[in-house]
Amino acid sequence: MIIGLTGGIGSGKTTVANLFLEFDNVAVYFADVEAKNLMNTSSTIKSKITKAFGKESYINNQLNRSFISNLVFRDKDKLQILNTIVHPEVKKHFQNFIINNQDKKYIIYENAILFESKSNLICDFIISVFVDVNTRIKRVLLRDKFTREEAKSRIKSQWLEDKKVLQSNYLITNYDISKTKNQVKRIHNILTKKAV
Ligand SMILES: CC(C)(COP(=O)(O)OP(=O)(O)OC[C@H]1O[C@@H](n2cnc3c(N)ncnc32)[C@H](O)[C@@H]1O)[C@@H](O)C(=O)NCCC(=O)NCCS
Ligand SMILES: Nc1ncnc2c1ncn2[C@@H]1O[C@H](COP(=O)(O)OP(=O)(O)OP(=O)(O)O)[C@@H](O)[C@H]1O
Repeated sequence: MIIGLTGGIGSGKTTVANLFLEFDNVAVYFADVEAKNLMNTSSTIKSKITKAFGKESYINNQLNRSFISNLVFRDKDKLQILNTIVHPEVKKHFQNFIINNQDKKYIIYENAILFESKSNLICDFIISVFVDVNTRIKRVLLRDKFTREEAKSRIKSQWLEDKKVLQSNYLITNYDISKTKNQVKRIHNILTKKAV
C-alpha cells in the first residue's frame, strides 16, 4: 500500500514522515532527498540539465543549487523543464524502492509536489500536512537561509493548500507537536488495519 504524504514548503512533512519511520513495518521514501541525490549521480539527468540550463548548472560535478533555484523559482517554464527532467527518474527510482520494501505494511511517499507531479496517481491514500502560510514562512526562515521573498517564490510555485487538502484522505494539522504525534498514531492504526 502506497501512502502519499504531502504539504507545502515548511508545513512539516519531513517531521511527520520521520514520526512514521518510528513504527515497525513502515518504509518512508523522501522524494526530495532522492531527487537531489539523483541530480548529482544520474548521468541522464546531469546531461539533460546541463543542456537545458548551461554548464554553470554543475560545479565540481555537484548541482549548483543556488544557480538553478534562481532560474526555476522565477520562471514557471524553466521549473517545468526541470521537473520534466527529474521526476521521471525519481518515479523509476521509487518503483525499485517499492520492490525492495514489499514486506512492509505500507510505504509512505513523502513529496512536496505530490499532486503537481501527478504522483498522487500511484498512491492508495493521501495524507496532507497543514499549517497556515504565515507559520510556514516563519518556520522556513528559521530553518533555511532563505529570504522572505525566496520562501514566497517557492510557495507560489506550488499548489494552494486548499486544493491539496480537498483531494486528501487524511489531514494532519501540525501546530503543537504532541498533537501531531497523536494524529500520526491514529492514522497509523487505521492504515495498519487497511493493509491487512
Ligand atoms: C531547485 C533546487 C535545486 C533548489 O534548491 P534549494 O537548496 O534552493 O532548495 P531546497 O531543495 O531546499 O527546496 C526547498 C523547498 O522548495 C520546494 N521545491 C523543491 N523542488 C520543487 C519543485 N520542483 N517545485 C516546487 N517546489 C519545489 C520544496 O518544498 C522544498 O522543500 C532544488 O529544490 C531541487 O533540486 N528541486 C528539484 C527536485 C524536486 O523536484 N523535488 C521535489 C520533490 S521530487
Ligand atoms: N509542530 C511543529 N512545531 C514547531 N516547529 C516545527 C513543527 N513541525 C516542524 N517544525 C519545524 O519547521 C520546519 C519545517 O518543517 P519540515 O522541514 O518538516 O517541513 P517540510 O514540509 O518537510 O518542508 P520542505 O517542503 O521545505 O521540505 C523545520 O525546521 C521543523 O523542525
